[in-house]
Amino acid sequence: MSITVRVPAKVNVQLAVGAARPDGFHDLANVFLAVSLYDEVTVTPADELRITCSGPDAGQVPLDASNLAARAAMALAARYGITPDVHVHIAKDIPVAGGMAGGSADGAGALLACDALWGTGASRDELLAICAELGSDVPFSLIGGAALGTGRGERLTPLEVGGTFHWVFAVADGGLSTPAVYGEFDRLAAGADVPEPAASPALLDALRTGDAAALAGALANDLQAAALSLRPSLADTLAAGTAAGALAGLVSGSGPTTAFLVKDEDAARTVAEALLASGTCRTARVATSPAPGARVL
Ligand SMILES: C[C@](O)(CO)[C@H](O)COP(=O)(O)OP(=O)(O)OC[C@H]1O[C@@H](n2ccc(N)nc2=O)[C@H](O)[C@@H]1O
Ligand SMILES: Nc1ncnc2c1ncn2[C@@H]1O[C@H](COP(=O)(O)OP(=O)(O)OP(=O)(O)O)[C@@H](O)[C@H]1O
Repeated sequence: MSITVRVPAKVNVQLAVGAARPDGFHDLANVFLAVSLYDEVTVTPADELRITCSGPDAGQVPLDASNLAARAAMALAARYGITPDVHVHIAKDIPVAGGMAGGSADGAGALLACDALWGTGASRDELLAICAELGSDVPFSLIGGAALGTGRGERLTPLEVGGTFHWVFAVADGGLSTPAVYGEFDRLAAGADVPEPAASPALLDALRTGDAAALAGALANDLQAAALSLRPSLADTLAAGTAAGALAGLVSGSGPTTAFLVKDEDAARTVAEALLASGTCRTARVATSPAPGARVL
């Protein structure tokens, strides 16, 4: 018997970053929006824990115990006194190390799939607590939709979304390390007063009313300058997307994927083609939001 869970990628429509905390993390006001690019995680009973991965970027995914899907299976098993003897297969469609929470998606997916396979009966809150131990982005991958993340991003308040937003994602060659981008944020902020992170009322309003033009005006990512500092060529990608008619563009999370909000499906096709033709990205993906969270298929 196998269980398959489908899990979405995310874009951060607002990422407000506070000063570094004593534990090395940063307090955030992190407005997550799930988008319709998905990984599928399938678990099957096996002799021992084993991870496999398929998809164009599979070669970049670690298949050892550092894989977030492996860590999720081990964490749930430890909690319920089970041996995590499962084969976890990841069908990967979310860009790797792209700032779209691909690894987090697989962690949340494996957790939900193992929970169903083993019939642990864990509550939603228990699953969310395990997610938060696995990584700051993992709880959101479980719930999907839209949410405000506070603390290091793991404390979630679901948000209402009043319409469908259309996106184009420009996937860069090679990834960016999340700790390196936060480190660069600290370096750039050194000596300056970093304000307490807070969600923008205008942005929350734009989400609630489904107003793409208003959302475009409110998009903000405090990690963008750090990502651009580490990868200056992203400025060319951002310029190419906006020149092609996107309402707005920004770096997705810690990057290097860039996200372009567009008016509708037609605009998405036009902007995706222009981004590809510009030669400033490896590939361009079209998606919509909000997307549902991790779901057993
Ligand atoms: C950039 C985002 O993707 C935006 O949603 C997240 O903040 C990153 O979340 P994540 O990849 O799940 O990150 P984690 O695995 O929890 O942490 C990885 C590293 O990122 C940095 N980190 C992460 C979250 C946070 N609030 N402050 C941080 O400084 C820390 O250096 C940490 O060691
Ligand atoms: N299941 C997984 N899929 C992809 N990468 C994984 C996975 N598990 C662990 N990793 C490791 O995590 C690193 C970051 O990959 P991931 O795709 O999660 O990045 P990301 O999308 O930038 O994450 P985030 O947006 O949460 O910061 C990879 O370089 C890889 O070494």
